[in-house]
Order: sequence, then C-alpha cells, then structure tokens
Amino acid sequence: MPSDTPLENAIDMTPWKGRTDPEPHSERWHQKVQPLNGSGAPGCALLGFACDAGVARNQGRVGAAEGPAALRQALAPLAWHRCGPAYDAGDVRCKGDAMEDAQQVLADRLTPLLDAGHRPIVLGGGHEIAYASWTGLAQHLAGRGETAPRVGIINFDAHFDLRDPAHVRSSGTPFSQIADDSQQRGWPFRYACLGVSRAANTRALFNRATELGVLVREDRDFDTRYLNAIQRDLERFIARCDHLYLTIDLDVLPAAEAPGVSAPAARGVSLALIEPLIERIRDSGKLRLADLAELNPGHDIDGRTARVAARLVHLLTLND
Ligand SMILES: N=CN[C@@H](CCC(=O)O)C(=O)O
Ligand SMILES: [Mn+2]
Ligand SMILES: [Mn+2]
Repeated sequence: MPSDTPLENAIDMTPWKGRTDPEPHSERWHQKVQPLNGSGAPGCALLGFACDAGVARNQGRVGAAEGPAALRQALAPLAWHRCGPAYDAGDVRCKGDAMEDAQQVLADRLTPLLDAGHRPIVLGGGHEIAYASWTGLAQHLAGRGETAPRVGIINFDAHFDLRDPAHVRSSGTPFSQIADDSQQRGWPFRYACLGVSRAANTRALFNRATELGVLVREDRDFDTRYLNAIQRDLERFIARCDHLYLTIDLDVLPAAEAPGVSAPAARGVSLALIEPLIERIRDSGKLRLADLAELNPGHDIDGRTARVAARLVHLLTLND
C-alpha cells in the first residue's frame, strides 16, 4: 500500500492511552502501537471489525460492534514484553445489515497485510468475522499461487457455527461457508472446534461436524486429566496443516470469566486451560492470522471480557 494513501490519517489513535511509568523498561502497549502506514517492518497488525449484523441475523444480543474499541482500551495499559512492532490498522465498520459487504472489505484489508508479512489479529465483532478472516487468508494464499494449501482452522468456541447458510448467513454460519468455499476451491477443509457445549448445539450441528470430519472436543473434555490427550490431538491436527487460522469466540469461556458476549456459557472452559493450547498454536510457526469474536461491552461486567480478550492478544503476540 503506498504511504501517501489517507489510511494513516483515518486511523484513530486516541484509544492508545494510559499510565506512563518513569522507570526504564516500563513500556505499555499504548506507548508502542503505531498507526499502520504501509512502510513498517512486519509485525502484529490489529484490525477491528465493528459489526453487529451477524449476531442480529442469528437472533443474538447485539453490541459486538463496540468490541474493537473496548478491546483496544483494555489492551492499551497492558505491559509491553515484545520485540517486534505492533500496528493499529484501523477498523472496518459494517453499515446496517450489509454484512457481506463488510466481510469482503475486511478480507480485502487483510490480504495486503498478509502479503506484507504482518501477522494480523482481528478484533470482533460477531463470529461472522471468521468468514471474512478466512477470505482474506484464502485470497493471500491463492495470490501466492498455492493450489491446495492445507489450512487448519482452530476455533475455541462453545458453538460449532456450522449452521446451514442456505437459510440465512450469520454469526452462526461462518464455518459452513468456509467448508463450501474450500470445496469450490478444491482445498481441504480442516476444522477443529474446541470447547463445544453439547447442550448448546443441536444434533443437526453435531451431525454436520461429523460429516465434515471436524476435530471436536467438548467443554466437559477439558479436564486436567485429559488435557495432555487434547494437546496431543491438537499436535496431530497441526502437523497435518501448512497454515493455521486461529479464531477465539469468547463465549467458550465460563460466563463468570466472559459475561460480555451474546451467548454466555453455562459451563465453559477456563482461560487457564485454554492458554497452554493457544501458546502451542502461537509457537507452531504456522499461525498466519487470528481473531477474537463476540466481545459485547454492553453486557460486560467491570470490563472482564475485554480484559480477557486483551490478555489473549497479549499472549498471542509474546513470541516476536
Ligand atoms: N456465533 C454464535 N453462534 C451460536 C449462538 C447461539 C445462541 O445464540 O444461543 C449459534 O449460532 O449456535
Ligand atoms: Mn460461540
Ligand atoms: Mn462462535
């Protein structure tokens, strides 16, 4: 992207503020994040997806459009432990119900970031973000001439989000849409859904997951006795992929840890159990892109969910 585009001016840097300590080595995120101007060294690039349309179409509790702002606000004061640069690439905002348009705009913003070697982290927004993230990554890989890339999608979520998009496309359909798109491209569909609640997904969705060969681990499987087995299953999944796309639906967490979502989890999987798996994915050398979905500040309590989301961004970016 040429540096004379108006993009830099369009990026609102006002969320990046917080306490400043006088001692050396006391930096925080708000002191380090730079507006993306197209000329910086590859680094972590934060891109917001301010969109409620998918959740509204899925009959959920709207408010995820305010997620990116809340997440930046929670990330700004966190301690900086990184070496590489971090950029704010601005927001894509969905107008009304124009979900498909917003998804394509987001994808078209992601592709050049990936082409430039950045590791984007997309801040949602409802889980319709996943179809946009996927499209951005697919455009990047196709542009590089990859004919049948083995892309692994790892979704931490209480829900499969494998609803039939023939009825309505929404925050509940992105992985069915990705499966269809993969089939059209002649690419394998490799999907791991970790933290699924049996009570919150119908038999039809479990059946679709089986038909699509999804690696499924339910919330109740996340017990300290079985964690090593889940880690091994994940290792095997990663070994069968060339590229990874990580998507974290914050409703995978217990409602007490993440109340600020459309569909809080009655049980959920604790952050303490998820973090080691995320570190493994981060350190695989295959992670190209990540997003965080469903943060809804209107239903948050004391910024808990935003803080968890910010900690996850922090964790995801600790290795460069
Ligand atoms: N992205 C959200 N997906 C869930 C929502 C469930 C609910 O609202 O209860 C789903 O469609 O299954
Ligand atoms: Mn969910
Ligand atoms: Mn979801």
